[in-house]
Amino acid sequence: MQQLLTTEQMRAADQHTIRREQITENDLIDRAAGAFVSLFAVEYPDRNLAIDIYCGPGNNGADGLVIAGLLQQMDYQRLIIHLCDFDGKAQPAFLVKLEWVRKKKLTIRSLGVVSDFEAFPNGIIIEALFGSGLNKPLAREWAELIALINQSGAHIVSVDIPAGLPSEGVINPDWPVVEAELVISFQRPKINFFFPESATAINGFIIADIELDEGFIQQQDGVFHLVTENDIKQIIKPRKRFSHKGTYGHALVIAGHEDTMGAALLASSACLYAGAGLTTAAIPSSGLTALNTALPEVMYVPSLRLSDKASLQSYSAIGAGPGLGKSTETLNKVSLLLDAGKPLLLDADALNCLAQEKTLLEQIPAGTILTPHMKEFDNLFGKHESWWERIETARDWTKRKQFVIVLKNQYTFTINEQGKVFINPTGNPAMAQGGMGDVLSGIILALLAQGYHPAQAAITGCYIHGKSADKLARCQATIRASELAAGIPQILYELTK
Ligand SMILES: NC(=O)C1=CN([C@@H]2O[C@H](COP(=O)(O)OP(=O)(O)OC[C@H]3O[C@@H](n4cnc5c(N)ncnc54)[C@H](O)[C@@H]3O)[C@@H](O)[C@H]2O)[C@H](O)CC1
Repeated sequence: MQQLLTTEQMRAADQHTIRREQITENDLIDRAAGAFVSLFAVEYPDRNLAIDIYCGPGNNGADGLVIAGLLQQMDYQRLIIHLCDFDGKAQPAFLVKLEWVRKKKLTIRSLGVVSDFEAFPNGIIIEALFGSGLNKPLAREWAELIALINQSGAHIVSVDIPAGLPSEGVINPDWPVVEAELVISFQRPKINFFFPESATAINGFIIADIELDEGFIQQQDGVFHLVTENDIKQIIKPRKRFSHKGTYGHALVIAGHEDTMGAALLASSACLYAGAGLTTAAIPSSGLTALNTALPEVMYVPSLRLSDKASLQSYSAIGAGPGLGKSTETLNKVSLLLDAGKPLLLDADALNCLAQEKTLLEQIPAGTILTPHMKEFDNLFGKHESWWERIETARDWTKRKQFVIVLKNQYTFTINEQGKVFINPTGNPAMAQGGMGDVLSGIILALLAQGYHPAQAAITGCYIHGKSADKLARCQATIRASELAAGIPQILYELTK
């Protein structure tokens, strides 16, 4: 997993690198600017582009000054530096770099008042006003400058982080923030890049390696981790040579209602494709023909037969919720499952029923996986004004009750029993269609049935789900949930070969 760092941890990584390599802060700024321009030149190769570089008073502004000097060395012809310091707070590193850049034949303007703002509409603005050092909401002049930058029509490229966006913590949508087409960020994406409220500020980001000590970074006791393909390859076990259906567990899918049978079929099919040795579906009998036709490999059990703990004992793992309906019957079934003593996944209507009977939340056994989307989460655990607060609540619950929450979103967050947050990097907007959640439940259930640890099943399931969609999105604009499910075996093959 890639550790994501808070601003404080990133500063510690800077200091550690400075000590270890016996360099100065100014050297690190040069290195950061060099890494920035290497990526910038790939994205914007035209040397005749008009480039306005807006520099603030801190190290982010110092980066901007060195970036300007380096772009000049790379033959970018039309560069203008704008110095912005409404509060007279220029920092030492900024002053050192200003002295350096003044020796070059570059146009440098001081932006005394916001009305002096200028930029070429089709040019580029490199925004280096504030980076990770932002420590309070921006005052009026800064807000006005940011509004002008946003309205300029230029392509905005932010250095490290768009000015106004905090690196971590609550993002207030009312705060002024630069709306960057691209952010070139140093060493690691900032934690808030993965929160939906950053969508206004960030259209896309890439990471510039500034060679901070990776060993030190990975040793930090962080909460947020970005999942990588390598992590998943280490979790997934290839199928064994001498194995049979009994080796890979028996999954029970409790899902579907008269008019939402598709949810049950999607969850069951994903469970099959993700490799459960046996899959049984407990669905209303009206769905039996559809089940036998669409998924002949899946067995059927009448829901009524699952009436006590003993009736659940032959299953390795149980998943409940997709399309079940919010009835008393569902609530009773969920109560029974909480006491079944089996690896358990609760989704959709199983969660909606828990939300109606909140006392049951306390009875959720350790190791259970809950897979809510934002609305289901808030129904369960209370309304939240921001995603940051939502994650805090999820961490409190998982630590206290030892369950796992998969909070579904563009970047799905899996929160484990220790309150650690694992951010899934796969997936794309082509997936924004009904049925995707049912498929995700089916994949995670299959992994649970095969004996994976709950948090690992959740993290791996999310990765496979998004990866299958990413593969389809290479040549199609929208994806059906059933197509995504059918693509799972190939993803599993690629991840285990
Ligand atoms: N390891 C790395 O990531 C490296 C990052 N670098 C760059 O350094 C900045 C962070 O620099 P820092 O000086 O700490 O902060 P800023 O430049 O963002 O701003 C500090 C400056 O601004 C004042 N300030 C803060 N908030 C406000 C506010 N709301 N209104 C007005 N003024 C404010 C504060 O008092 C300071 O004076 C990081 O983002 C990277 O770009 C290094 O170059 C290399 C290593």
